[in-house]
Amino acid sequence: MEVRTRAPGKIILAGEHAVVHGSAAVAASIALYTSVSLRLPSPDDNDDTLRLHLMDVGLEFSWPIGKIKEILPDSVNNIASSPSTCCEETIKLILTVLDDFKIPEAKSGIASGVIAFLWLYTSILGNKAAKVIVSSELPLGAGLGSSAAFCVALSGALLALSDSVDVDFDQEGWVSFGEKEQQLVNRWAFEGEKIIHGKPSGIDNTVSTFGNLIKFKSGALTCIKSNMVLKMLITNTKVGRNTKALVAGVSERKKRHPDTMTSVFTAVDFISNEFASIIQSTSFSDDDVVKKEHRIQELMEMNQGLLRCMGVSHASIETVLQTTCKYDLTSKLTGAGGGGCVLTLLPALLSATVIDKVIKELEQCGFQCFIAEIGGNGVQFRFDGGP
Ligand SMILES: Nc1ncnc2c1ncn2[C@@H]1O[C@H](COP(=O)(O)OP(=O)(O)OP(=O)(O)O)[C@@H](O)[C@H]1O
Ligand SMILES: C[C@@](O)(CCO)CC(=O)[O-]
Ligand SMILES: [Mg+2]
Repeated sequence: MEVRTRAPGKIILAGEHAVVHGSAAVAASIALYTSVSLRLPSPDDNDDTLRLHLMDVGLEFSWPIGKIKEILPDSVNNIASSPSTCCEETIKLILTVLDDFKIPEAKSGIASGVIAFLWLYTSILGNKAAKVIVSSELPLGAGLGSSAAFCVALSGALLALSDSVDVDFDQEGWVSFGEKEQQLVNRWAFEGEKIIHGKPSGIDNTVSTFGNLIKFKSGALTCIKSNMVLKMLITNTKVGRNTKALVAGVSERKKRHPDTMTSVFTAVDFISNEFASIIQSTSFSDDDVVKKEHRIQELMEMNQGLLRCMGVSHASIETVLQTTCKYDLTSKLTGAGGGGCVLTLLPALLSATVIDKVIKELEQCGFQCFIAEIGGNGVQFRFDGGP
């Protein structure tokens, strides 16, 4: 039996980091996916090995299922319909089965993803042999939600083969889960994100699960429908960074400057709410659209300034800002910052010639640019073995 799933990456339009501290944030899925193939051997395969192939980083792992059972026994407490958190002691235990693989230092961040995989796998499906292949269109560690898409696609595949969700094995093509199943996928993915992010807000896995555009605040999701075209240039500075460390750094700064940082988070909350309100409002003329774009640009500029106050900008991000500013365009970092990706709003009336010039100048800085469609589907599955 084999199931395939795919889950989208995301951009955060407003509110990253502040959302961890209770402010609202606005995020959209993007049409770049992480895909998982999960195949359970048939009884006559006589296979007792769990295999994980991470194609994007060129790493393969395999464990005799008995070895996994020793550290993660089939506990009656871990049932697929009740997501549970992997505690620090269990993480240390799981690390012992990673030691044999000597993950290269340059890829050490992958360990948290493998720990998340083993936790989700054994908690949802128990100790069964299987072959799991993960591949992604998303740059890892770049602020586009690769960890969330990884956790959502994994949780979706595992639940699709578990007894906890009803799925139609005969449907052709990519199929979305029902809402109840989406909720369960999202809750398990959040448990995976906790292992990778440390103290995630849940916005990344939520927008990857449900897709489209969402406003998110303190765990509460509001699906929003944009009434304006939001065309964003995404610039990857290619400066690697670690979301867990950046999120922890903002929390440390809040401990040192509690009142100031609280006011920063409150300002971001207002920005996110106004951003959501503007994109949902109706436009009656081109002039209306231009005015809304100007207000969105001002909100992006203010949000970027507040992200600097949180200490998560970076020289490479500032270079993107200065470059796009020369063309009267507004940019802000997206995701955890510290490098990674930057969004630039491309106004509806902006000429293709100017867009080409901006991209050329950014690529001359060594950055990678792309324009991704925003607001697509959330996690989907298929059993038909199609492309
Ligand atoms: N395709 C993948 N294969 C294996 N591990 C992955 C994959 N995608 C993400 N990961 C895991 O997620 C980690 C990157 O997550 P991180 O949160 O630091 O960056 P991000 O999710 O891309 O950015 P942001 O959280 O700011 O949106 C990787 O180090 C790895 O552990
Ligand atoms: C930086 C952050 O706000 C978004 C990361 O994409 C962290 C989180 O919300 O989990
Ligand atoms: Mg992440």
